[in-house]
Amino acid sequence: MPATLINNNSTVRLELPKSKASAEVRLYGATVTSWKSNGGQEKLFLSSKAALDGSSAIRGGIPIVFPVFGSPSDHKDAPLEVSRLPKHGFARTENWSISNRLSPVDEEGQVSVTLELSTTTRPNLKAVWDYDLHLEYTVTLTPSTLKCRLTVAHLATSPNSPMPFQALLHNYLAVPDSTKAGISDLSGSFYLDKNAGGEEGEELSQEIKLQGEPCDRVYVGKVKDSADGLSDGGRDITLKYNASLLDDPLRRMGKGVELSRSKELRDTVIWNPGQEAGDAIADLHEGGWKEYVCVEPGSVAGFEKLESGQTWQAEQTLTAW
Ligand SMILES: O=P(O)(O)OC[C@H]1O[C@@H](O)[C@H](O)[C@@H](O)[C@@H]1O
Repeated sequence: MPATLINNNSTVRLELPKSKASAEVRLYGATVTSWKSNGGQEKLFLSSKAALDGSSAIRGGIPIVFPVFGSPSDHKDAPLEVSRLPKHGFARTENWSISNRLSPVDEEGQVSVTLELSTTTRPNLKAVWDYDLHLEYTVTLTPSTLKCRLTVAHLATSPNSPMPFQALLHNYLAVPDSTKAGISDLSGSFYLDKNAGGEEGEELSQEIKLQGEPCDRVYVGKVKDSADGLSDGGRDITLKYNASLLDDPLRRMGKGVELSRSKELRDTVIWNPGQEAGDAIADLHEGGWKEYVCVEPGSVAGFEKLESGQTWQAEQTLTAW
């Protein structure tokens, strides 16, 4: 059976035995904690100190950030109700349920699982977020891709409308050495530098190289290449490993990962804490900061507003190469 429950029923494992591709999705936070592509290479970073017992958000994999990105106080334009939310919202720290029957590989050679989370049955969530909300998250595995689709349904019964929200897929992409990885192509995009108090900048380089420096930037999905100087972003992004590392047999990870997304995920956060801040993160193992780059597509510049009775859907596809 290519979709099974493991780890005491806390995790759904998707498997394509012929291609050795697999993925693991924890019900806690609907966090994907492992994705092995064609040939069995692990493409996601997971800290060896990550809490996997449901006591805090998982340090690694793909946590879901919803309904607020960062701390509510980060946003000058945040609606009042957002102020009651924890950092990065509640989706990553709630137990989700499986909403479909676990199924075999379909005719297209892919296998998937859908998880769901509703505020209507959770008084703890309604206390901080007084909207009738139903989230669905579908993770689909093919031999060389992982697709993640988030659906936000603001139910017609909701006591308040519209519902403001932000959403982001917090990909911790594994790299042989973050100081030598390159991220392309965000050139022409404007960014807000969180490490410089939100200072604005424009990306001039075709390939961003972190080179060991801390990076915490929100690339706003507006680029300067349209007739009026601005247009929607959401371009495909490639994370390339450094070619000189590829021959190391212990680090045979492929050449990189390509990320494409639906237009709803128009912004991109690039985050790596660097050594000093990395070593200060309690649930990150020593030197862990060098093993990943977070490339996070989302809608985090401003707030979406969803009327009751309406649905919002966004998707990313990660492709291994
Ligand atoms: O430690 P957390 O809550 O998982 O957040 C990790 C990082 O997540 C990134 O998305 C933010 O831009 C960073 O500012 C933040 O430090």
